[in-house]
Amino acid sequence: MPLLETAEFINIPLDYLVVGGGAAGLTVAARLSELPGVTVGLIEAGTHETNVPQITTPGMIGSMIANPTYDWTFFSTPQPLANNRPVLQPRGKGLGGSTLINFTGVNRASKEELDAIEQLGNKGWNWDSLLHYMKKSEKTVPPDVSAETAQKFALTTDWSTHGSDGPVFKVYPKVLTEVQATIFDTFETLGVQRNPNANNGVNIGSLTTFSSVDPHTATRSSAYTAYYAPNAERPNFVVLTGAHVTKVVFEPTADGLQRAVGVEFVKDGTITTLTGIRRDVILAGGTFQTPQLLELSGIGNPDVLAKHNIKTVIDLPGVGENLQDHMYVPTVSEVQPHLETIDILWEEGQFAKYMGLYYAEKEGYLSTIPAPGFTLVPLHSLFTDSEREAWQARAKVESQVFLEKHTHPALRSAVEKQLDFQLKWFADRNQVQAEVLNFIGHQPIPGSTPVPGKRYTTLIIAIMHPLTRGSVHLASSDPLAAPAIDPNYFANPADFDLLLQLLKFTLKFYRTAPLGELFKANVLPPPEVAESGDEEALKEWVRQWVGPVYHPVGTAAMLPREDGGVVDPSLKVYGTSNLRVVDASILPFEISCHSQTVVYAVAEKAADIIKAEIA
Ligand SMILES: Cc1cc2nc3c(=O)[nH]c(=O)nc-3n(C[C@H](O)[C@H](O)[C@H](O)COP(=O)(O)OP(=O)(O)OC[C@H]3O[C@@H](n4cnc5c(N)ncnc54)[C@H](O)[C@@H]3O)c2cc1C
Repeated sequence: MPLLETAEFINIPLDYLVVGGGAAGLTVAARLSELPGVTVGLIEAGTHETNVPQITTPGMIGSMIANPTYDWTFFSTPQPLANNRPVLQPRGKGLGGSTLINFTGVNRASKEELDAIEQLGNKGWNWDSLLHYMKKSEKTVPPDVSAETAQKFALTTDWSTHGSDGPVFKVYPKVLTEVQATIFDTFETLGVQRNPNANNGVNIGSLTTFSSVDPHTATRSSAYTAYYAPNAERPNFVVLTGAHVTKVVFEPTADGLQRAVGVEFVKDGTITTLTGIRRDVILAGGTFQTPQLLELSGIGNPDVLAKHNIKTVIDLPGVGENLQDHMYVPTVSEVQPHLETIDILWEEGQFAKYMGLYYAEKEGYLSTIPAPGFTLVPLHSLFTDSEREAWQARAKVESQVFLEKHTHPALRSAVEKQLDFQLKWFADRNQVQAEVLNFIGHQPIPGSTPVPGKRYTTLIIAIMHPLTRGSVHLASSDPLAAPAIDPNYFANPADFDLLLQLLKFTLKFYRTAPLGELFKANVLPPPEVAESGDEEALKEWVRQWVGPVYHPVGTAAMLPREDGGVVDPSLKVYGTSNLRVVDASILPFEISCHSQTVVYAVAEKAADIIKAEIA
C-alpha cells in the first residue's frame, strides 16, 4: 500500500513502527515487511516528493544542502574555538533521508575498526558480519575499462567482496581525469600506494571511490529508490510523510521495563497520538534527532531533562553524548588551463549543453559524481617520525585532560576504551587518520567561485578519528525546535594540531611533482595565507573554515550500559522491552570512511536480528 493520510495510517494495526525514513529507517522497514503477516508503518517528517533534478542528477550533488525542503539546515551551537561560529550541519529530510542529499560516495572502514565495535562489548558486530550486510545492501556494477585504466585509477580487482544483488547501486564514476591520476602518482612518490582493493578491510592508500548511482538511468540510488520504491505497493508496508514524531508513548511492564506502545506526532499543525504497536517502535531519525526524540520521551540524563521540565522515564546519561564526526577544511588550487575539470560548466552556455547531453544520452559531467579520487593516509604520511611521536604524546596527555574536564562520569570508561583503540591506531601505518578527497574542479564554496576560463582542483582534507567528543541535547522543550548540536570543535587541541598539519601537508603536496607541474596558484587558502609562512594565518584559516564531513555518529551508542551505552547489541534501548534505535547514532565511534554503506549494513543486520526474534 503506498503513502497514506493520517486517518488511514492510524487505523491500521501495526506490528512495527519506524520513525524516520532515511538510510536506516527505510532499510529496516522494507526488510521487516518481507515477513508475511507482519505490518510495518513508517513515519517521516519530510516529503515523499524526491524526484527533482537537484536530487537525482549525480553531477549536482551538494546542491540541496541548505535547501530547507530537503535539508533540516541545522547549525551547531557557536563554537568558541572556531571563531565562535555556528557551523552548518546538513541532514537530509524526506523519504530517503540524508541519502537524498549526500555526495553518493561509497567506501568502507578497516577491518580493525569494525572489529573494535565488537571488542567494545557488542557481540556479533564485527567486520565479517558487517561485510555480509554491506554486500547484502549493494548491487555493484563493474566498469567496462581496460586493465591499464583500472590500474591507473586504482579500480578494484577483487569483486568477491562486493555485493551484486542488493538494492543500492554501486558504480565507478564515469569521468576519471589526468589530475586525479597525477594526484595518485604524487602520493606514490611519498610512499602512499594505490590500493585498488581498499574495500577489503585494509583501506589505506589511493582509490577511486564507488558511488551510489544507478548506471542504467544515471540517477542517484538512494534509500528511496532502493528500499522504498520497489516495495511501495506491499500492502503491509505503510508510510506517512510530512509527520514529525515528537514523543514515544510508554507503558510500564511488570518486570520494571518500559514498553513503547506508540508515538505522538504533528502533521499539518495537528497533534495525533498513535498507540497499539504490537511489537517494536524503531527510532531511525539519525544522529541528531534520535537523541532529541529520546530526551523528549523522558530517556536521558535527568539533569538535562529537568532543565526542560521533562520527567525522567529512564535514566540513561549516554543519550546525546559521544558525538563524533570527521572534521575538514577546504583547499582549492588553480591548475594548468589545458586540463579537464568540471569548471567548464561555469562557462557561457556549457551548463545547458551538458544538461542536454545528460538528458539525451545520460553522459557527460552531470551523469557522474565530481569527487572520485580518495586518498586515505596514516599519520606517518603527514609527519616526520619525531613530529608524529611528539603529536601522539600530546594527543595522549590532552585526551586525559579532556576526560577529566569534559566527560560525564558515566561515559568515562567508554571514552577510555575508545581512546585505547585510537592511540593504538595512531601508531599503525595501516590505519587511516586523514582523507584527501579530490573534487575535479573548484568545489562551489561560499565566497569562492571559479573564474570562467580557469581550471582548478579541490582537495577536501579531513581527519578521521577526532579525539574530541561533542553532544546533541534539547535546546528547548518545543519538540519541533532544532536540537542543540555541539561538536565541541578543538576542545581537544590535538585535533586542531592534526588538522593544521594536514593543511600544511596539503599546501606542500600541491607543489610536489608530478602534481606540482600542473599547479598554477593557491586559491583557498589564498596566496597571502598559503604562501606567507605565517603559522598564525594558517591557524586562523583552520578556525574559520573547519566544518563537518556529514558523518556524525555515536549519540545513542551501542555500548554496555555500564559504559554509558544507550542501546544493547540487539539495538534495544536500555530499560525498555521494545524500543530500538536503528541508525547512524548507534555506531560507538567514528570510522575512517563515508558512512552510508555501514548505516545500510547496520539496518540490514537489525532487520535480521528482529526477524530472528519473531522466528
Ligand atoms: C550533505 C551530506 C553528504 C553526505 N555524503 C556522503 C557520502 O558521499 N557518502 C556516504 O557514505 N555518506 C554520506 N553522507 C552520510 C550518509 O548519508 C548518512 O550517514 C546516512 O544517510 C545516515 O542514515 P540515518 O538513517 O542515520 O539518517 P538519515 O539518512 O539522515 O535519515 C533520518 C531520517 O529521519 C527523519 N526524521 C528525523 N527526525 C524525525 C522525527 N522526529 N519524525 C519523523 N522523521 C524524522 C529525517 O527527516 C530523515 O529522513 C552524507 C550526509 C550528508 C548530510
